[in-house]
Amino acid sequence: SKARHFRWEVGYLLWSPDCEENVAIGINGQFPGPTIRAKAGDTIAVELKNGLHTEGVVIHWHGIRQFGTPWADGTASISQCAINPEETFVYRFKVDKPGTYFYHGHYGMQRSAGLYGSLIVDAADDEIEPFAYDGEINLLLSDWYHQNVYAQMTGLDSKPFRWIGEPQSLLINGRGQFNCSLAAVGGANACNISTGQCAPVVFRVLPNKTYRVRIASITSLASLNLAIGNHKMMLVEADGNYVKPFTVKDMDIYSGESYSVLITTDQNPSSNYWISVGVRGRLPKTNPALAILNYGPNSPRKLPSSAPPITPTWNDYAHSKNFTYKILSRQGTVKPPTKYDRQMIFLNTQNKIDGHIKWSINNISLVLPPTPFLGSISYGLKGAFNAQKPPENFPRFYDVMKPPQNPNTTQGSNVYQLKLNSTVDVILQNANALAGNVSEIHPWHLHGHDFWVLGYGDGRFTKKDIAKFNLKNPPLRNTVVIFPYGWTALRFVADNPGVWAFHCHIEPHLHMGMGVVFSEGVEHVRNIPTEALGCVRLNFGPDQAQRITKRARREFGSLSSDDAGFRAWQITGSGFEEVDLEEAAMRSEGGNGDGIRRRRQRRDLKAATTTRFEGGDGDKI
Ligand SMILES: O=C1O[C@H]([C@@H](O)CO)C(O)=C1O
Repeated sequence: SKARHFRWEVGYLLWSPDCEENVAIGINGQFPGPTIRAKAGDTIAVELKNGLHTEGVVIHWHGIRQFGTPWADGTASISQCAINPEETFVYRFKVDKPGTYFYHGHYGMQRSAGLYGSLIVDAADDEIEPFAYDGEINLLLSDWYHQNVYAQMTGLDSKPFRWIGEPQSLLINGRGQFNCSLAAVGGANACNISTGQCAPVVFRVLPNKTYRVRIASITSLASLNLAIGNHKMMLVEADGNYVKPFTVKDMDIYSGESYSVLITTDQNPSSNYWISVGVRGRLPKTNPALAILNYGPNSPRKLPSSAPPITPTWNDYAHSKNFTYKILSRQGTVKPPTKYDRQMIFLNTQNKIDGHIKWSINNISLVLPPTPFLGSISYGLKGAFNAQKPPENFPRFYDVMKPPQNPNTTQGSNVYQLKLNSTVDVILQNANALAGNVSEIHPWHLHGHDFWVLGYGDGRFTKKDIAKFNLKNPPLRNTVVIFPYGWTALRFVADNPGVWAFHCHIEPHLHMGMGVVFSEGVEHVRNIPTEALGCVRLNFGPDQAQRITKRARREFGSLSSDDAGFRAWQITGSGFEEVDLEEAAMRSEGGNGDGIRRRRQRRDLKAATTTRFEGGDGDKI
């Protein structure tokens, strides 16, 4: 295994993903960001510089479980503080499992602004994949809005609520064509490709070969369906786990999911073929995205002889369920424990706070605290988030088939604390939204784990459904969908010390509070890099610190040197978080004999006041 090192700078770009110029967030001047390709067992180190002028940034490595490195999960306010402009943070983590992954921003709605890219992990040299192929095609699917994400967030927060609406374009590998069709040649709806940034994507293949097509969806909102003209697809991988192979003509992909399919180029070799991606689950107002499967030696410009495949009707949920229910694990996949230690039922509702529209889980709409959970839980910092235990069920009288009788909800940053190594079942229960006869699709994504999908059902989940759980070959995934008015049951083992987000992967829904936070075994997390603990950055050396301490003594009188030191931080104007951390550490010292850990923490804190570090080099990992 290798260490793979990357130097990235995140920045704003003027870019034309769908032939219309807008501002996008890119990496090293590129949109989408560079593809990371590694082998299972490798260590990835991304030295990430924030080149956004006035806002923080983080990057989440979607599908990577971050065993032993929970601070590298890249979730603002959960695993770390957002990286300040001009600062650098090093994400160093191991990719332990081959599969199709991706990375994306996880702060505000930066993902929707274009901060994303592919992360592909090949099997290790001594690993054999359970299928063979001659070549690879990589499809990173996304949707694109012309309105910038600041306007989108403002609308979502406003009263009256302003919904972001449907995307203007769908993108394949960051390229689409707004309001036109590549398939319409010369006619009224033909595309006028103004820049290479929106040029059609062409995949060159040779006849009579097998290709692995990797497909990942990073959409802000859209649920997608993909089909390749004349070609059947054999599903072999989902979210970095092998599945029991089956063949389809078209497939759904929800935001946060990834798949691999095998195709054989056994069609008429004198033609090229369309790859078509359309919207499902919401009344589509967006043209399908098209790419060309170019059979060599045909010209890539030769238009396919048959029309692009047509996306199934948006609300044909029977078709979607038929596909989703077929996804089962491949033989040899690790099986779930047969019993759960704890079962939680999460009711998903759309509701209101003071007239603002929110999404809630058991009537709590998630708001993230300023101090990241990983640091505040690790240091026993009181008051950093809502300490109350969040609810694990919802009232019997709640009718999931109707709009909420009382739409008022509450806000919170409560944490579900899980016993380390316990088996946790979560039943995601969908319900009717605020408007009558509306229930929407929500793809839920779990950080830090894969989970087994034990079953799905329509209507309200009941105890009787437990008996029907699939314990034989449930698929292992990190993202799973709940269908309108339905429920989805999943099981995971809380075996990864850290603090992990679990949320709807629809970007505006997460912004509106649709998520929860799990913590497990945080007391076992060692060596959290200081810059991930609190939101303070020190960039002065020990002698400078001493000078400031002296000044503090003058101004605050006779303080102990410790106190003076911490007041000194206040003088520099950047120390408030750390003041709280230190106080919390002192308070928790108490007399209960559990002092060693706290002394270590205090030592770490002290080290942070005196040693020089500028935004952190991550070497402490
Ligand atoms: O969160 C959402 O808000 C709108 C609608 O429900 C209210 O305008 C919509 O379609 C969502 O998915």
